[in-house]
Amino acid sequence: MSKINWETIKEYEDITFKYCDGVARIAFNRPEVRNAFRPKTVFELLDAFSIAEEDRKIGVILLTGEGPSPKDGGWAFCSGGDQRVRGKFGYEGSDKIGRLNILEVQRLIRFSTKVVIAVVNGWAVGGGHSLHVVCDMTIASKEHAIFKQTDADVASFDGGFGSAYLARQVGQKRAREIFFLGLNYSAQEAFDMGMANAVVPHEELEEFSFNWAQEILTKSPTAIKMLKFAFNLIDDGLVGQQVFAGEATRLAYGTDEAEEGRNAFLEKRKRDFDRFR
Ligand SMILES: CC(C)(COP(=O)(O)OP(=O)(O)OC[C@H]1O[C@@H](n2cnc3c(N)ncnc32)[C@H](O)[C@@H]1OP(=O)(O)O)[C@@H](O)C(=O)NCCC(=O)NCCSC(=O)CCC(=O)c1ccccc1C(=O)O
Repeated sequence: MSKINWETIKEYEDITFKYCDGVARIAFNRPEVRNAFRPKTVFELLDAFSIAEEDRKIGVILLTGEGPSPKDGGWAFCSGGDQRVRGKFGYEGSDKIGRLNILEVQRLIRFSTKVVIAVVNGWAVGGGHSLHVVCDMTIASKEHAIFKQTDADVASFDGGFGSAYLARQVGQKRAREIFFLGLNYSAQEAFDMGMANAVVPHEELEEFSFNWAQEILTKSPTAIKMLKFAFNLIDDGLVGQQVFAGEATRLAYGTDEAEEGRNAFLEKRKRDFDRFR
């Protein structure tokens, strides 16, 4: 039972979204299907991540799964796309449109100015495995976390972030093994391979993750953000450069030099950058 005083930010059907002391907690809330996501789940995640991104009180986001399952007591972080609603063109909601919109969530996590930590409290499988890979860090339950990449079992393939960043984390050979064999890996094995940052007794998982978040919150938010985007840059190509450069531009806007440029335009006078040389 969590000792953290979480307060609900917004009510949803498929996820929970809570806040405490600078930390947002976003959790899949479909434990009866091991927290598989359907388009509705993903729309709710997109909304919650967007709110968390704009909320200046929030510096760290924990992504996790509610549980255990009321059916059998099983724990899950996320078991990927809900195979029951998979159609020929993606995952279908009541509108019958086929979507792969979890990829938008991956991008929100990757390009978030906040640190996003996967708190893996059970199965992290398929698209759920990809989500933990995309998060900045992963903290795993010693007893219940199991990492497994089943994409190829169900004729799906995350040929984007979920495989490329995984290979960066564990190396090419291990990443291929994880995808090609679809084996189960314990929290300790994930830690040893370099795809988990810490292995924590299940009872302490949330408090431990919250405490890491609190430590991060003591650091300079600008430094953390620029470090995140610097870590991303080399793997993200021109998009990585765009994100990093956007934040650099934002920093430059805070200088007297930038104000001179803006003010000269607004005051319809000749700009004078001489004192900045
Ligand atoms: C997760 C399991 C290994 C757990 O096994 P176990 O503990 O034995 O529990 P079960 O009895 O199997 O499951 C309990 C209950 O949950 C249902 N369930 C579990 N997972 C799903 C699911 N993904 N979809 C629907 N239902 C699920 C299960 O049927 C049981 O229901 P009952 O009614 O009680 O029988 C195991 O459950 C398992 O292997 N699950 C499937 C994992 C899987 O293959 N996931 C999909 C991978 S593909 C994917 O996620 C694509 C995602 C995506 O959108 C994407 C698109 C394009 C590019 C990349 C991606 C991306 O990967 O992100």
